[in-house]
Amino acid sequence: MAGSKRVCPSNKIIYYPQMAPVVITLVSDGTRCLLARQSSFPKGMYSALAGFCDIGESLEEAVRREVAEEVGLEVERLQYSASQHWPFPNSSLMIACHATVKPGQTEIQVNLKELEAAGWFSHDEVATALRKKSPYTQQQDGTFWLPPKLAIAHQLIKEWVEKPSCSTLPA
Ligand SMILES: NC(=O)c1ccc[n+]([C@@H]2O[C@H](COP(=O)([O-])OP(=O)(O)OC[C@H]3O[C@@H](n4cnc5c(N)ncnc54)[C@H](O)[C@@H]3O)[C@@H](O)[C@H]2O)c1
Repeated sequence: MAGSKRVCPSNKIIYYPQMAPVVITLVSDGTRCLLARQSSFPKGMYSALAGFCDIGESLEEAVRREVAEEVGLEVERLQYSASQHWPFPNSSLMIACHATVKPGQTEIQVNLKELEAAGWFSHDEVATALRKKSPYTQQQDGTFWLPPKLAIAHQLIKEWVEKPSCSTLPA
């Protein structure tokens, strides 16, 4: 709803809804993509890397910092994909990007303070996982699966599978 606000009846101060920008990045090494999981995720679910933007940062800086902090990789190129408002629990504006790393610079150092695990997944592995039915309706047996369709993470991963250009971004 455009122009949302609440006015305090006693002192007339206007309160506008708050929103925090979050970058969500799917990193590719040219043939594979990098997916990670936090210990709080449902069993077996892997997703793209996400993190809140810091004050004073551009989106590009936030992407490079988050990727470096979470998996120790240096982003070479990045490209905006799409955005989504994600209301719970923090009222986030999710800004989704594709990113690439330099060929040969693919060794992951998982930051265990932020992630439980991270790894490179092949095109076939990811395409197969996208075709699976939502595990929310099935028993979670711990096999690899992806966020549901409504999440921008799913759309970002699907775009990578469908568009080879997402793995080799222009300079
Ligand atoms: N729609 C999607 O596809 C999708 C995918 C991944 C994450 N998300 C959402 O994006 C958000 C961020 O993801 P994450 O994995 O970094 O989350 P997270 O919940 O793991 O947050 C990490 C930490 O960031 C810090 N932080 C910094 N600024 C904050 C702020 N403004 N509000 C709250 N915490 C803040 C907190 O210390 C928090 O513990 C979460 O709300 C998550 O639900 C949405």
